Amino acid sequence: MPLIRLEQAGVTVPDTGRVILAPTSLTLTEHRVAVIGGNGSGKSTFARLLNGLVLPTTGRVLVDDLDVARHGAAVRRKVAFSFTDPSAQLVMPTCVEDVELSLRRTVRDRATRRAQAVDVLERFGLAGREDQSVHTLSGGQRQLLALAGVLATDPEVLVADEPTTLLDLRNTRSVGELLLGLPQQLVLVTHDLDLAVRCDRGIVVADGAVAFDGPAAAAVDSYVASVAR
Ligand SMILES: Nc1ncnc2c1ncn2[C@@H]1O[C@H](COP(=O)(O)OP(=O)(O)OP(=O)(O)O)[C@@H](O)[C@H]1O
Repeated sequence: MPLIRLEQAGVTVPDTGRVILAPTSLTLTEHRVAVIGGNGSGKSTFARLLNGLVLPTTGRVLVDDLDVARHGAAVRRKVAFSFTDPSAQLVMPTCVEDVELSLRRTVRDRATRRAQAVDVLERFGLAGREDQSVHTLSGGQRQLLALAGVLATDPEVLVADEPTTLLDLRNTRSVGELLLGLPQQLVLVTHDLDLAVRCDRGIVVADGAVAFDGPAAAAVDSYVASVAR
């Protein structure tokens, strides 16, 4: 598991100077880290810092001592990111082609790539859907396919930004179980407090700053209490 470290990493909007995330220092050593907080609090910005999708305007983010601002590609091979809306990630016409696209750099041989993609689909509950159009998948199946594509290359960390927000109860449960059961480190941005509480650590973001950082159950309590005030 790589070591993700924020050293006074913060984000301000260059033109206006508005603070989106105040300078933050922390190290992510736990297997599953939940990031919770209200709408617009800065959770996605925090999550995107972790693999260089957003660069800090102050301080540094390091992954195994690689500065994400200078080694973005190497960092993204270790730290994968999944978006709330799987449409942001699904670009090929069929399920198997979409997973093959993820594997194109790591598996050069076409037949091997196809076989691996078929295996990955099976692991993510999409067996038999190899040639189905991604446009005809249900919302839950689309989210599973997006996660399959992201995890196909076996990254060391998955940062998942609200992966269950668009899903119904059944799919929320199946995607949630899949994510919590991953061997990889998981950084889970979520409004689903039942999922958050099952993580090893909880970070509450409020008004562009870390408001609480500790055991997940205590983080959830702190967030719920802050809403009740
Ligand atoms: N590039 C940017 N320029 C200006 N404002 C931005 C930029 N990126 C984010 N923001 C603002 O910063 C705040 C935090 O955004 P962010 O997406 O991190 O919140 P969030 O906690 O993930 O919210 P949600 O739960 O609604 O997804 C929001 O008010 C957003 O509009």
